[in-house]
Amino acid sequence: MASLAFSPPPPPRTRVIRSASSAGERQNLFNRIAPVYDNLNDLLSLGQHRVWKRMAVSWSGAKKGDRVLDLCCGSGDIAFLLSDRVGSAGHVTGLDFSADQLSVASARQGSHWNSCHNNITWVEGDALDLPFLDGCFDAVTIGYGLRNLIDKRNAMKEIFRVLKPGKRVSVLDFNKSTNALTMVIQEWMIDNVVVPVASGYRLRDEYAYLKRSIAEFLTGKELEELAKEVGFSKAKHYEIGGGLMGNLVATR
Ligand SMILES: C/C(=C\Cc1cc(O)c2ccccc2c1O)CCC[C@H](C)CCC[C@H](C)CCCC(C)C
Ligand SMILES: C[S@@+](CC[C@H](N)C(=O)[O-])C[C@H]1O[C@@H](n2cnc3c(N)ncnc32)[C@H](O)[C@@H]1O
Repeated sequence: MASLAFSPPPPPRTRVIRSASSAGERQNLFNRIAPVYDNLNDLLSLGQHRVWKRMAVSWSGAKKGDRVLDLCCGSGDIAFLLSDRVGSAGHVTGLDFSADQLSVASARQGSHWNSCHNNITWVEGDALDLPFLDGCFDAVTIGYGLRNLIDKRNAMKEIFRVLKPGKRVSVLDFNKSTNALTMVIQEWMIDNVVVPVASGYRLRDEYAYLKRSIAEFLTGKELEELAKEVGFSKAKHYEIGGGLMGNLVATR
């Protein structure tokens, strides 16, 4: 007589794909890449990211004595540029939700010897729920941050809330181009340069996420529309870095 014993089928073979689709997964991703983030940015952009960050700071309109906010500050590049710009009479707040990125920023602050980088405070917090009063900043910057936020509209509303009337936000990020050639070049660089280089650091999935995040991002026109919808009086998006990058400048 045939045995009635039932053996369940083996579980399907699964591959863990770190999709980074939730805020917690993204937080883990940025913690993982923190030790190599600065070096990889220099290597992958051939140092150009420093030029784009200077442009973003210049567009923010920050000046001596201002109180300014660098959102999604990561390891602090933009906050350090703002610090030089606002001087010792001003103050910079750098906010990020990755403790490991903030540790790198804080260590770099300690190692800067020739300027007033002691006018920076690092805050571990969520860009979607800012721990600041209404209208308390003279300028806000956010570099390579907005694209990584789950709720971009809410982020723009929060930025609008904490800015003083008449002041600006400068949003630097990858450009989601509508130009077919630029799109091809951007995707080619990520597939054939960025991801292979990052794979050498065992960060393949972390950098492969970049391509998807750009596809899910907003075009320059859409960013301008979003800024106007949440209340900004003026909004203009500039393509930079040969169209690979973009910078939205919006005035409250
Ligand atoms: C600035 C760069 C990356 C920032 C960055 C942003 C993110 O959201 C991430 C998310 C997850 C992991 C990592 C990151 C992350 O590193 C580097 C950008 C490199 C560009 C892809 C390529 C730059 C091309 C050229 C060498 C520049 C040529 C410019 C010329 C003026 C045409
Ligand atoms: C690509 S890095 C950019 C870092 C830095 N601004 C720069 O330009 O080099 C994106 C940063 O956004 C931070 N971030 C992402 N989502 C966030 C959120 N909801 N709140 C605060 N920080 C966030 C990440 O931890 C990460 O440090």
